[in-house]
Amino acid sequence: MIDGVKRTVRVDLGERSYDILIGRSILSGLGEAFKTLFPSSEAVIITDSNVAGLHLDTAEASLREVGVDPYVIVMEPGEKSKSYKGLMKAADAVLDSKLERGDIVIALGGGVIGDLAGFVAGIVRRGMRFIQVPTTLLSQVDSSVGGKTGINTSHGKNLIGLFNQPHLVLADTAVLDTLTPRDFKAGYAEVAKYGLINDPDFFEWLERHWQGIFDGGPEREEAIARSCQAKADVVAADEKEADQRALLNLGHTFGHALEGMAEYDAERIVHGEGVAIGMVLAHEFSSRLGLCDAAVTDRVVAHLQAVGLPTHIRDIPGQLPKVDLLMDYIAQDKKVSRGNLNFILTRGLGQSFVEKGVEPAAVRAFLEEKLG
Ligand SMILES: NC(=O)c1ccc[n+]([C@@H]2O[C@H](COP(=O)([O-])OP(=O)(O)OC[C@H]3O[C@@H](n4cnc5c(N)ncnc54)[C@H](O)[C@@H]3O)[C@@H](O)[C@H]2O)c1
Ligand SMILES: O=C(O)C(=O)C[C@@H](O)[C@H](O)[C@H](O)COP(=O)(O)O
Ligand SMILES: [Zn+2]
Repeated sequence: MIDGVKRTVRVDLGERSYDILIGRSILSGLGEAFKTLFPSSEAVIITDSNVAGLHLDTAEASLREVGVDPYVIVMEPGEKSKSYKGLMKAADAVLDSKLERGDIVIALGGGVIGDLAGFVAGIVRRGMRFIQVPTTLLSQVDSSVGGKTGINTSHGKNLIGLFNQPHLVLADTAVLDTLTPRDFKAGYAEVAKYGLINDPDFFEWLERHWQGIFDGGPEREEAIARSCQAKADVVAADEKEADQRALLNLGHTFGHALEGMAEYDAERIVHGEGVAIGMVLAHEFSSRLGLCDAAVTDRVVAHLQAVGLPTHIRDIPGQLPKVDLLMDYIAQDKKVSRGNLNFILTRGLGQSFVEKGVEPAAVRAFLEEKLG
């Protein structure tokens, strides 16, 4: 459809199917893609101030070339925008724009903007269509795909939201060159996650090729496309997390609790870092239950540390969290069923599975041992 697209991954969801377009410098093709899909619609772009300073001009210019003059909403960067307050600001601004239900919301940014804008699109005028234009590694390999949208509350991550699929994902891998090293690494945790879920060959490939991904070589597109394909397969099979989609939550029960206890303060932890530490904890917990060889955890830790990710709760700056507080967040996990946890555990490298009915007491004992 547009110049420079190297890979297309289809998310197969019947009438809600859509394409993920991946390629270097394809942001300038946004207008063409937009006009093809929505020939007579207007657009509102939701972005954050960091992304606006770097990539908004390209997106706007591309839309103007096809005769679309987008209304632009700029949010504060960071997790604090994924909140009731951020939702009010963004939703009111969409209404201020006077755009109609048939018009299109464009999420231009990382996972925070994608989750927020996707939610706003789902509820304003009872539902507008939206496009994801992910600009972080994390959002290109994970958050822009699959339709989970929403905001955080003081009770925990993503507790208010909707499943709402986008109509297109346009992932320009060149925009990742402007990410801070920390944000790039955080996104890489979700890439490694796909290997650890069910693809040991991919994990091994990452151990050999991660530097090329960071350097922007052809490995970057390959890793993004493989990650998107892995997620698309899971989502197509279980869109609303009735069962196996929960695998995509590997490391997140612990990771979300760590983000919550830090009150989403990016000085202490960002989502991908929570996932990295959480995946290590999930492996250690699996070993403690006699399911997984400790050597597997050592290999996971070695790789995450090689790329510069934190792997231990003690790596989070500030005071060590209290187990009670972590358990309060864990109790709010959306996978909880009748008070017990559905936990993603593993039997080995890339052998994760959904364990139903894990007793919170077992998790508490494990965390007390870790933090004691
Ligand atoms: N919906 C899902 O399936 C899903 C999946 C994974 C994560 N998430 C959510 O995604 C969020 C994390 O996403 P994230 O890591 O992208 O965080 P983010 O959106 O906060 O982006 C990280 C930082 O990078 C900046 N940034 C974005 N693009 C940039 C670019 N090209 N150049 C320079 N700076 C840029 C942002 O302004 C921000 O400061 C969390 O809220 C998490 O819960 C959702
Ligand atoms: O898409 C999914 O499903 C995931 O679990 C992907 C995760 O990486 C992502 O962080 C997601 O937002 C977590 O979902 P939640 O249901 O635990 O809030
Ligand atoms: Zn995640």
